[in-house]
Amino acid sequence: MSSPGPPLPPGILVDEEILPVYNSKHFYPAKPGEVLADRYQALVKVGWGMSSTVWLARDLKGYVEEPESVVALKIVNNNASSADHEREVEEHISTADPSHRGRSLIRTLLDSFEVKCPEGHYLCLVYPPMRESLSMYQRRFNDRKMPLPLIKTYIRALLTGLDYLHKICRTVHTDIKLENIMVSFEDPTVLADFIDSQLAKPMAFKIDSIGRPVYQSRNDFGPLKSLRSIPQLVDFGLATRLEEDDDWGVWPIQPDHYRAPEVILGNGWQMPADIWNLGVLLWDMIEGKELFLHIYDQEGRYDAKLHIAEMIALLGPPPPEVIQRYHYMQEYSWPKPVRREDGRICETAEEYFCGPFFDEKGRFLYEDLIPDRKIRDAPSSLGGEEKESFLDLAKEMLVWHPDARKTAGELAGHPFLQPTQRSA
Ligand SMILES: Nc1ncnc2c1ncn2[C@@H]1O[C@H](COP(=O)(O)OP(=O)(O)OP(=O)(O)O)[C@@H](O)[C@H]1O
Repeated sequence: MSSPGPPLPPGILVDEEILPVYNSKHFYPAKPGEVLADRYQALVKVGWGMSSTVWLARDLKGYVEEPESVVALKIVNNNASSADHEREVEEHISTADPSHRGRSLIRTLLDSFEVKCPEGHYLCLVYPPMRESLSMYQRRFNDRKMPLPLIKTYIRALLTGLDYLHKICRTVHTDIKLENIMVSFEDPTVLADFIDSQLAKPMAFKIDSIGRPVYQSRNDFGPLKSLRSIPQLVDFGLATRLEEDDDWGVWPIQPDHYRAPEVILGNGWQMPADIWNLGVLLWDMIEGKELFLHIYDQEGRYDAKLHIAEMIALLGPPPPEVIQRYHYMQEYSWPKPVRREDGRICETAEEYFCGPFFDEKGRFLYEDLIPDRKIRDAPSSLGGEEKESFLDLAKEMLVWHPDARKTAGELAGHPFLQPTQRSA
């Protein structure tokens, strides 16, 4: 390994140090050059999250006979409770039916092991290295707009992956967002060149107040050489397995913006919640902006009644069966209470999302909050037949009643997503 990079002044916050709740001891103090599990040599830190740092590492096994192989190591914090769950779900996904077309569109682990240091045990999840998240990838295009044929290919791929996840693995992702879709390297030279350049110019780092080194991550793999990257759905830390048809999730899931109505109303959710989620994400992918515009109050807090009001504006009111189920479930208490971000402990969806939302006659209680918006006006970058076909797809995903949403497998065959035939 080359010599260490420039030390940073202790006063500067580096990467994970900016987290609102941060404890240095929870993060493993990895260093470039260090060999973990007698097999993986850490090279460059490429990312960090609430509960991990991610490093590119050289896989030393078979190094002598085979070309160099590089992996991504997610070194999970010693206090992260979801890591074992993430590993279990991903092991299930890897093995459920490896011959299914959708299997390769879901990123799962290659290996896992534990490292120890005086502060505790840290689980390491080993993955194939990926170029970047879809949110970073989009920024490589003007106005964050990827070419439409490419977006269609990506949506079709994600639906094929979801078809596998839902039908074969009986698993709901529950957290589909641009950051949880990663794209592969379009060409192996991109990764090889990156590693060479990083080794020539080592990462800056600091030693924090407890003596732990904190390295500054680098994850810009440079301009695209081609559009041959493939998307994969990642991060199964919050995924839920629902083995039987009558297994339901009841607790709050999904990022605010992508939350399905049955989650807010406490009606119980299954795989169709992911379909709603992806339906909302179509706007981020095609328009480069979000579908729902008015879901936060003046203090910037998520407000579920504003969210439902906007759903009503875009889709019309919910059908009677959805409201009946809402009334039926209104008093249902969760098996375990759930803590909201503001610290309040809640026992029902109604408490968590600050209902009620509908009266006994099924009327929405906040009609004055319904904005003047229609779904037809929302996709501003498409016109003519393309727009009609897109809206037709979106309307098969953004449906109030989860049972009336099409499945991922059905949606993958939608005409909007098919490659356009060029006449000879
Ligand atoms: N396989 C990979 N190849 C390259 N980079 C990766 C890979 N996996 C993750 N990363 C990078 O590391 C970052 C953190 O990873 P990840 O989101 O899995 O961590 P996390 O601790 O679960 O984050 P959070 O809990 O905040 O969502 C990602 O944003 C990405 O930039």
